[in-house]
Amino acid sequence: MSTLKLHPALDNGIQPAAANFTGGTLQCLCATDKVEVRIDAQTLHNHACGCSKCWKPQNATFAVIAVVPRDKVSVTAHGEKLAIVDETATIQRHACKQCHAHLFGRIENKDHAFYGLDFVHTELSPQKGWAAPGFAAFVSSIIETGTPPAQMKAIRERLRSLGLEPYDCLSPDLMDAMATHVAKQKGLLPAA
Ligand SMILES: N[C@@H](CCC(=O)N[C@@H](CSCO)C(=O)NCC(=O)O)C(=O)O
Ligand SMILES: [Zn+2]
Ligand SMILES: [Zn+2]
Repeated sequence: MSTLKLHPALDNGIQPAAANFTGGTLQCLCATDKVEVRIDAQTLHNHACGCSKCWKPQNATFAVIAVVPRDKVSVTAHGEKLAIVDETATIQRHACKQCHAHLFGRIENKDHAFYGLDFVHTELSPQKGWAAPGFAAFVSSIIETGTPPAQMKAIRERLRSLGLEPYDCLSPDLMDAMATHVAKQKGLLPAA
């Protein structure tokens, strides 16, 4: 077993999704008065993310983050504790002001390829059966938060050994989807 610590949901063995899983709740890390968010769907595109903006549990190198249609996301308790981390970011991350966990990230730009999808961390859920991470994004970005560049080879190898292909942006499928969206906006591809 590698001693490299990436994220508990990766280091402790990736849990498979449950068939016919239809969602659950997310809870912030506060001991009392937890912010609670209900998600009425299975998540999509779950991935490890090495970027500096995604929320990570303490001592984790990567975040684990997935998307879900925004109309399936609702704040069900203590929404008064939520605040947007950075109003200017593409993804507006709604975090608990007390424990700093991110409950959901929302894209408000209607022209963005991923408008309509919210970003969520299903490790904040007591339920089991959420979609498993399938790739690792923004891997080189972990250097920006202090990972020594000399560790990158071992980290990429570790990710591959877990079945998570490492990419330095999003996966090819998602990058293609974003580029296709831009080409449609420019009229270079049919809109429908
Ligand atoms: N090197 C930068 C990269 C930040 C970045 O572009 N992050 C991506 C992925 S987040 C989930 O996969 C992104 O889309 N960000 C938009 C946003 O955060 O609003 C860094 O590490 O900061
Ligand atoms: Zn909290
Ligand atoms: Zn990220």
